[in-house]
Amino acid sequence: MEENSQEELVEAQSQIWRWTFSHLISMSIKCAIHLRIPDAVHQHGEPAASLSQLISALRIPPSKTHAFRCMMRVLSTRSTGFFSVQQEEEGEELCYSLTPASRLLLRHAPLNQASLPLLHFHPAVRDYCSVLDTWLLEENRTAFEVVNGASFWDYLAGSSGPARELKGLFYDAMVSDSNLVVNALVVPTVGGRESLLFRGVRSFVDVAGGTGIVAAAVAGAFPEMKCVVLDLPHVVEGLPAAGGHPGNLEFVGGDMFRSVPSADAVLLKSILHNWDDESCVKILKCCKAAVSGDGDQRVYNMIVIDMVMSEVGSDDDDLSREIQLCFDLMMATLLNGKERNEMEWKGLFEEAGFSNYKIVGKIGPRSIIEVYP
Ligand SMILES: C[S@@+](CC[C@H](N)C(=O)[O-])C[C@H]1O[C@@H](n2cnc3c(N)ncnc32)[C@H](O)[C@@H]1O
Ligand SMILES: COc1cc(-c2oc3cc(O)cc(O)c3c(=O)c2O)cc(OC)c1OC
Repeated sequence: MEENSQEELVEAQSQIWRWTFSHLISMSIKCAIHLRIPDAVHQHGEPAASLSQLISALRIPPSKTHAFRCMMRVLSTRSTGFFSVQQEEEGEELCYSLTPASRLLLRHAPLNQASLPLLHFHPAVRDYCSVLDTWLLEENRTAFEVVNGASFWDYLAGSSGPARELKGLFYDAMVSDSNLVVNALVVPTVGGRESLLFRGVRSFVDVAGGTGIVAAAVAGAFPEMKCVVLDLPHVVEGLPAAGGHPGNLEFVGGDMFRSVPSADAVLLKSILHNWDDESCVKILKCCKAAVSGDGDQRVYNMIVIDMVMSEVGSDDDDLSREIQLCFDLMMATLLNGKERNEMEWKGLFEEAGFSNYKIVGKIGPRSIIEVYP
């Protein structure tokens, strides 16, 4: 066995500690969201909120002030980065201010991103992580099914209190993500909105488009375009009547494994990573039938927004790759889905009968892929 130096051994021990305690960091984020610590920092933080201001605003009892201070410190390191910490003079109180990450957790932030962490702290999602060892040794079921007795999608369709709560958090998380992505898809220009992806497109279907955030933005930007959101009946039920949607947007309840309404362009955003290869090919074949036109000379296409896994040693930074790997593990354990590298995407498109594809852009760790019938 290879002998390690004392220094290497100590470093290895620290590495084990770091990842053992990482759940305490996640749980501190949950606590910060629930207690609205970012809002308290925001309200008292001109330019920064002192620890005692926060303690009094949040009504932390005296017996917990040390623990609160520890938590604020953990959330303010260079690697967690939820708050930045300053000390005017030595011996003076520490003061905290918001960072871009905690600004996204402010209650009324237009692009609030609190719902994804809250979704993953919900017992039905949180608990599946603790059975990975037994789950890995058995066939077929997802870890989510082992703990909750139903697939993720069937569970979300349920009517129990926890299922309704999880459904709310899941679709809120999808809305918060879509609100961020919309800005990258439909670019504001002087006097209007524009998008190369939608140039010449007369009709558009967002396949499994959830509550319609992306389709509503596209419909609003292009009033002449007929836009449709296809999703499961229980998801789109009541949405058209909810109001506030552009008149050129329609919601259709259906099953993307059976058929997709015909259109010039269809979008699959954060869909294919939920499914195994066989299921993806079925969905893609329905999308191909939808964008195959009627033999005219128009340009039809499908847009896929999902991760293209970077290869080891690629230019992608470590954080991007780590996020991709975590999503891959999450998809494998929660849904039997996966993130894919470029060769895997190419294989799927070919098997579904598409003629070509092009990766046309990136949004954080995800890519925008145009796929041609
Ligand atoms: C990860 S979410 C993505 C939603 C949306 N595209 C977005 O990015 O916000 C996956 C979506 O697939 C929908 N879905 C699952 N099974 C479906 C099916 N058989 N037919 C249509 N939609 C389905 C879910 O209801 C959910 O809205
Ligand atoms: C909210 O921001 C993102 C969400 C997802 C995302 O998250 C999920 C969480 C689940 O518990 C189950 C799921 O099926 C999913 C998704 O399918 C899914 O796409 C993904 C994102 O980027 C890849 C998000 O943006 C950061």
